[in-house]
Amino acid sequence: MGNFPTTVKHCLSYEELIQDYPWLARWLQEEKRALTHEYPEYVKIVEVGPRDGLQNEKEMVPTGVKIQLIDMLSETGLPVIEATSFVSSKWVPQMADHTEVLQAIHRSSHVRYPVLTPNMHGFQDAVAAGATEVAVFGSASETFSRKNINCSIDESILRFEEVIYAAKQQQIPVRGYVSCALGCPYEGPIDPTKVAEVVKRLYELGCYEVSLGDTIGVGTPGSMAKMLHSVMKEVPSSALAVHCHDTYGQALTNILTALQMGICTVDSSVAGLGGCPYAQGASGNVSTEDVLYMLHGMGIKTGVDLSKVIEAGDFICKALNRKTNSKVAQARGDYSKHCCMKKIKT
Ligand SMILES: CC(C)(COP(=O)([O-])OP(=O)([O-])OC[C@H]1O[C@@H](n2cnc3c(N)ncnc32)[C@H](O)[C@@H]1OP(=O)([O-])[O-])[C@@H](O)C(=O)NCCC(=O)NCCSC(=O)C[C@@](C)(O)CC(=O)[O-]
Repeated sequence: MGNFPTTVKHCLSYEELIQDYPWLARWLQEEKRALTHEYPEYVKIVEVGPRDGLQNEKEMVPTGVKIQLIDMLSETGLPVIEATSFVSSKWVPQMADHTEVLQAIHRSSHVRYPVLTPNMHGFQDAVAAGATEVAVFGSASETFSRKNINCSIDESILRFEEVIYAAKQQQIPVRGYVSCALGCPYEGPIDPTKVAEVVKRLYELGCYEVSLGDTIGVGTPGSMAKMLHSVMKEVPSSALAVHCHDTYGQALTNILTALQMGICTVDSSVAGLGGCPYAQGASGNVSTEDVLYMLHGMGIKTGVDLSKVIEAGDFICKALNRKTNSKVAQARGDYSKHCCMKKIKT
């Protein structure tokens, strides 16, 4: 309560303060959680590998490989798998097969399959292809907004308003993203109040959840905490997610910080695939395998089978002729090789 003048603190009872400042109760709850390091019992994992993970691949990934990857991930217990994006194929050629992918996957009744839709054009195509959940994606950086979706932040909000309105009419849930929440490849550090402002606008328009993107993976626990403090004054933690790229190796520790502050939804990508085509130098997302290993080790439930995610990671890495970025998958691979060697020796 350091920001309250002593006279105010002495004049008002706790109950009166809570009544006059409803956000204060939430803030105090979150502060208490952060100080006592209470972690959530359950964390929802949003798997973004098939979209964020693959969108930056230079060589076209065969549509059948994308479909098989999603089908394998659907068997792991993941509650949400972002399947593809309905963006311009001139901008992101890798996602041009969005309709084929969405129509061919075997949808599990336990899994939701959101797709990215930057505007009405994308939304209409997505609905025609059978999308039942969509995501709009904005930015806290003006320059990144222009580079990524070719419009200013204000213009993007107008486009999203249209999409969200149309989605509401058809009872289609809309997720939101705010990129550059911890830094921009063009503008550098971004003021947390700017992030909070864009998140609030998306939430008020009707996004049920807003994911905070550390697009270029420059955040640290310090900047994550500062940004979340600012955002959580405007939007409840239950409606927020974190989306961390691991460029500087800070993703897991940033996620831990977010969990301590009450965030219960984490985006991640199988095998740590990924990168944004309009954020040079951004490496992959934090790997789903590493997030699961950390959460399960802390006794936090996810409902996801780590071994099956490792299998899906192995499949996509073989298809891309690439080594996994997941430390856990690498360690498991080394461990089983080591065991095989021992078996051969004995
Ligand atoms: C938003 C646009 C389309 C604007 O692109 P634009 O060129 O400004 O669009 P326009 O409205 O001027 O239209 C130009 C042409 O594109 C067509 N068009 C218009 N809309 C669509 C559409 N939806 N799908 C297919 N085609 C479309 C439209 O019909 C027209 O076709 P033409 O008449 O020339 O033949 C473009 O900038 C774009 O597609 N950008 C997407 C960029 C992208 O996908 N970036 C990666 C995802 S964001 C990300 O990775 C970050 C995130 C989410 O993971 C979180 C984080 O890490 O921070």
